[in-house]
This record gives sequence, structure tokens and C-alpha cells, in this order.
Amino acid sequence: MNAAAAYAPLNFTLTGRTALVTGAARGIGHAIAVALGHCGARVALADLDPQAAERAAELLRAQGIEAIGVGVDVAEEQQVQAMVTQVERLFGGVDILVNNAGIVSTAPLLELTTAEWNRVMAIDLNSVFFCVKAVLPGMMDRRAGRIINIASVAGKRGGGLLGNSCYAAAKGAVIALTKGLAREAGPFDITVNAVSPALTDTEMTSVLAPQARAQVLAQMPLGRAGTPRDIAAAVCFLASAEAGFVTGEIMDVDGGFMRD
Ligand SMILES: NC(=O)C1=CN([C@@H]2O[C@H](COP(=O)(O)OP(=O)(O)OC[C@H]3O[C@@H](n4cnc5c(N)ncnc54)[C@H](O)[C@@H]3O)[C@@H](O)[C@H]2O)C=CC1
Ligand SMILES: CC(C)c1ccc(C(=O)O)c(O)c1O
Repeated sequence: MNAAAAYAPLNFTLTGRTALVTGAARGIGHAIAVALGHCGARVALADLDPQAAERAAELLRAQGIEAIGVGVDVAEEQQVQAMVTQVERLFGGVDILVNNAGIVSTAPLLELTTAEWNRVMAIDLNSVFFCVKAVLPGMMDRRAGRIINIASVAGKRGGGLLGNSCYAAAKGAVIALTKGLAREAGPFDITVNAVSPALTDTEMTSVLAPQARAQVLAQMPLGRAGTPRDIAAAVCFLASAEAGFVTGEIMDVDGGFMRD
């Protein structure tokens, strides 16, 4: 490395980049969209309810961020393709894809219907396949891109603590997919990583019984739940040019939950 490069300040800005965040109307996805926007990216906020997505985008525009809302059911491949086409038309090619949309299931396996199993797999896992399939060709043509999947400690541990083996199976598969895709996309200078949160305060976890919440918190050395902003900060790092040598990584952002 020459002296100029060695002393150049680190640059985490995303100016000129287009980011697509799924499940961005609220919670972790919304915080990620805001944070990427504050780093300079144009942001497409995708969510199931088009009006909620548009309201969320309006909140970003009020902060001076270039943003659009897009309605999509990420479990539907054709809708995902249409979403990417719309984003590309308005904002140009997707440089940063954040696969965040997800649902949780807490039913013990024997109480789970096949329909619920299929719905969790469709939204938490198939969606990642559909979104990647829609953006990857453009990233490969441009020989650049960042794909960041939101996994879960449940996908690493196998769930169980909260009786959610189905959710854990979907997130475990997202982790494996992240590693496999990193190998496939690496030769095109595209990185593929995951952020793996533990208990984070959002609508998803607001339904947790106080006892279950306390049980999880007791295993977190930092002794508090995560905030959506905690997760967004890790995503911004992985989306930046400075993370160009990080791929196939499953980054725990979990208050120490996964420490041995
Ligand atoms: N909150 C937590 O403690 C943790 C969350 N996660 C993961 O983080 C991600 C975000 O979770 P939260 O913000 O907590 O959830 P949330 O329930 O607060 O927000 C999820 C968003 O995804 C959207 N969404 C759901 N199904 C969709 C579909 N079919 N198509 C498009 N959008 C859809 C919802 O409308 C909502 O806006 C999820 O993948 C979740 O599994 C992982 C570990 C911990
Ligand atoms: C992230 C959520 C609240 C969480 C935390 C811990 C486990 C587990 O260890 O079983 C889960 O399954 C979770 O969904």
C-alpha cells in the first residue's frame, strides 16, 4: 500500500449508492433505511402494505433523504421482480440489498400447521432467494454490490429457548445461504454478509411474555435488549466501501448472547 492510501481517512459514506431495504416500514428495517440514508444512499423502502411503505419513505424525505416506498410481498417472486424493476427505473441499479423482512413463529413444532411452516419459510427464507435473484445480475454486470441478510441468533443456536424451531430453521438456512452466496458472488467483487441480532425491541418482540424476555436478557452480558439502531450501525459498516474485504461473515450484534 502506498503512503497516500495508508493515510487516507476511512470513508463510510454511501453517496450515489442505491439501497433497497425490505420490511422497512417499521422496526429494524426502518432504522436500517434511515441509517443508510444518513450515510448518503438513495433508499427504496419495501414493505407488504404500500401505504405504510410510502409513509415510511416520507419520514426519510423529511430528513432530506432521497427515498421511495414500494409495496411488495417478498414471498411472491413476481412481486419481488416487479419491485426491483421499479427501483431500478426510479433510482438506477441496486448497489445495496438488505434482506430484512421477516416474521417469527413461536409455536412448538408439534403445534405448527404445515401452512404456518410454509409461510415462515416463504417470508424468512424464499424471499432472500427471490431478492438476490432479482438484483444479482445487475450487480455482476457492474462488478460491485453489497448484500446483507438479517439472520438471528435463533438461526445459530437452533432456537429452542423460545420454542421457535421453525423460525430457527429458516434463519439457519439464511446463514448457510449467506456463506454460499459469498463464494459465488466474490469473484464479481460483491460481498454477502449477515447481521445476527438477539432480542431487539420492535413490534415483533413486543409480544414476548415478560418471563421469556427476562430469560433471554439474562444470557446477554450487556444486560439490555438491542435497539434497531444497534443493528443499523452494523449494516452501514457492511454496506460501506471500507468493508470490501469482509464476506461470508455472520456478524453477531447481540449484546454478547452468543459468547461461550
Ligand atoms: N426483533 C428481534 O428481536 C429480532 C429480529 N430479527 C429479524 O430482524 C428482521 C426485522 O425484524 P423486526 O423489525 O423486529 O420485525 P417487525 O415485525 O417489527 O418488522 C418487520 C417488517 O417486515 C414487514 N414484512 C413482514 N412480512 C412481509 C412480507 N411478506 N413482505 C414484505 N414485508 C414484510 C412487516 O410489515 C414489517 O414492517 C426480521 O427478519 C427478524 O426475523 C432477528 C433477530 C431478533
Ligand atoms: C431474537 C429472539 C428474541 C430470540 C432470542 C433467543 C432465541 C433462542 O435462543 O432460542 C430465539 O429463538 C429467539 O428468537
